[in-house]
Amino acid sequence: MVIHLPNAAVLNSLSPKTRRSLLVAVFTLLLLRGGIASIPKAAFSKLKNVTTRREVTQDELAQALQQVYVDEPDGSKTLLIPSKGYISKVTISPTPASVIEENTKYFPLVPASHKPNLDKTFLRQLMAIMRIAFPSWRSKEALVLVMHSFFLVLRTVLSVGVARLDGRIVRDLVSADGKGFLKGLGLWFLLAIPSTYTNSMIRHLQAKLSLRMRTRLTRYTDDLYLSPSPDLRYYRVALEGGLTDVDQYITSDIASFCDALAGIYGNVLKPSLDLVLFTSQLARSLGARGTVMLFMNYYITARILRAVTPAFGRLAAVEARLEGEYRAGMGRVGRESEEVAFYDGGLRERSILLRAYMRLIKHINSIYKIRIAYEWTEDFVIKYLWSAAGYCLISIPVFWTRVRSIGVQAQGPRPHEKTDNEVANRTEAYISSRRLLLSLADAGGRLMYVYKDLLELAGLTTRLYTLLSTLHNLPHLRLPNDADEDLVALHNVDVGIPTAAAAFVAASQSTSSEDLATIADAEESVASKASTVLVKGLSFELHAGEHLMITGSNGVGKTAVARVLAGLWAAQGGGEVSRPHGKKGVLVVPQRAYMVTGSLLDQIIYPDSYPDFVKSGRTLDELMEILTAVNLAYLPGREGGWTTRKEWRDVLSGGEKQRMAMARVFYHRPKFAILDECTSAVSSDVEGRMYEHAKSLGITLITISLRPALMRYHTQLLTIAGDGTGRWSLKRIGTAEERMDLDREIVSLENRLAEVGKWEQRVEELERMLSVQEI
Ligand SMILES: Nc1ncnc2c1ncn2[C@@H]1O[C@H](COP(=O)(O)OP(=O)(O)OP(=O)(O)O)[C@@H](O)[C@H]1O
Repeated sequence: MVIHLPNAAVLNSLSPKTRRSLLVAVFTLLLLRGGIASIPKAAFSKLKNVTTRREVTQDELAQALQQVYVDEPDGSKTLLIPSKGYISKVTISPTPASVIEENTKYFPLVPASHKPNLDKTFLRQLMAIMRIAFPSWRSKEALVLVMHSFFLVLRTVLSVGVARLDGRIVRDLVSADGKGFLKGLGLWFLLAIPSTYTNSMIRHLQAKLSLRMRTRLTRYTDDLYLSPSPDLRYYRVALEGGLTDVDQYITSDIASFCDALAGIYGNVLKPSLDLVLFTSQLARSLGARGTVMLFMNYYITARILRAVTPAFGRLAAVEARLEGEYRAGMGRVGRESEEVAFYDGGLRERSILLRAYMRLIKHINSIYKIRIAYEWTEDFVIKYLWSAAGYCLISIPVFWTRVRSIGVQAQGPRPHEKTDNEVANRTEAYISSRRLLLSLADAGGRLMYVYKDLLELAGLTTRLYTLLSTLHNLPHLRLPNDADEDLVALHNVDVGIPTAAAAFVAASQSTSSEDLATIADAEESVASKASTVLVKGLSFELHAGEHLMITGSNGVGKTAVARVLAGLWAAQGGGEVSRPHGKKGVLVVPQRAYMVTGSLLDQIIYPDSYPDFVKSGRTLDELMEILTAVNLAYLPGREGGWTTRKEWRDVLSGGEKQRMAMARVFYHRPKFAILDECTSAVSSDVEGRMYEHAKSLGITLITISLRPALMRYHTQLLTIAGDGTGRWSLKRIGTAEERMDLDREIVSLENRLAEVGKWEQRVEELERMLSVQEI
């Protein structure tokens, strides 16, 4: 593209102001052409942390899918993200625990009764969230913000230039100055290029800013939410923090918050700049009287609109909550579709979901209705009242004062223009002022909208703050004592269902932020309220090589004992729990088999990842041996290899999933394995072989089961009474010899039972023979 600049003579004939506008336009155009405009692009490719972008082969893609990430020596991880034939590498460093600890003081709990509004609490909450979303002025977000601000200022400057040029073109038209008119038109096109580019850059940078803040907040929230033992916030947030539908908060509310915040910045800065600049420009032509009237106009408008603005913040928060409930309902049906289908419960589920949807829609509809009145008032005030006021203001210099000079001025009246000069100047003043006033009305309108946007932002801020403050304030769980690696012991432990932490009870009871000093009272009330104790004063010591079976009727607290042993529930009653730590210490296999997203290989090594598997030096042959031990050796062949990725939850049968869970135990080989009814769907011969195999690997078993047939694999029996008293008893299941005798008796009984079919067949034959004789 070739840019023809006006020659020096033409430039000299222009007023200094026109020359300045022209210079801005030309400079911006040069930026566009000269590569400085490519700064954003260069900066963003850096922001993406993309270190490798070359086309890769199918094998490499499959490898990246399997590998997921690479561990870096400094503790960070480089994620491998395959997309459109490329692999992007994104380095992520986990948020250090000290930073989370440090941030806790910025996230005190808010009372449950708090209603979002534009007040001190909103500012405090926003500042706390901004510490995470926008950590410092040296961050990459700051660079995006600076560029965004630059383009916002540039757009305002260009708007003033456009208004003046508009006036000048009409002046030249009225005074029939053809040469001036053509020159004006040329400048008009020149200004159009940076103006339009500026607009698209503003939109682009706003979206970018929102995305960057979203990434920061999502990463931080994920680190906080998916915290490893002993915090386990993802597990405890509902029961102890009272917060449900966390997925809605993390996936949707964070995005809405960032969009709203990035939008507000542009919506506040641009109209505020416009307002200041346009007002100062207009004040020059309106004089003192006009300027005072202009400010009175602003004041009255703000008062009217404030009076008619509904509580948009609270409405937005309720909308997000209802969205979350509806989404959770949908997710539940998707997750449990088979169970629903067996009961043919589609209609019932539909009515439940429809109810949730109708509640949401009713709420959104009511917001729309409220908005009609608000937007009607706003439009009336901003468009019509302001325009009428504008006409009156413009008339001031025309009717009552001498003609003032605004807009693009020529050096002086030219001889042939003398007669038309006054009319032309007045037209120019009118057109420039009118355009400025229209822009002013637009800026004012946007600022008024900002009030509504701010209220909505307050609602979203409260939602996000509630999530972050709940996660930050979950009290630390006390880890069980790290015992000698061959011992699991409980000393005088009460096993009870956890209750909400004292801080949350205080927040739910108090009515204002200051009132939160009642935490001490809440602690007392929590302590005085007897929590449901399922098992009282439980004590036992289990050394490696002994095997414990826990039994008792349904709901007595057998799994609860496993939760305490695993560190999911705190030991109550001042008792002590000791156990070896880590996956190699105690591994729990829960009642419902869990299948992770990923390949067949990932199912066996869970919770380890593929890089952990590679690092451990274990081989696929070993995995095959493990699958053989659980009678699943056919799986890699049937499913198309180790790297096949499927929805394993649906693909594997109930029994196969339970056997896969046992394969995990054999892979990790912990010192102790707690098996919570995890072989209930496995045939008894395979179950027996799996138990024997576990023992041969040196794994000590703690089995929770109601089936006496499993007793033969254990040396101790813990029975929970289940009469509401929390009583329990611990017995030895005979000596090794006694157990051998029992085993032998069981085997002989089973053999005899196996012959029952044959005997029944013989009875049938005999009966048939008898009936033949009767005829
Ligand atoms: N998150 C929870 N919130 C409230 N109550 C709970 C929670 N988890 C368990 N309980 C209650 O604790 C009691 C013991 O539960 P647990 O799962 O330990 O029973 P169980 O003995 O393992 O039963 P089953 O043999 O049926 O598996 C039950 O009455 C259950 O309702």
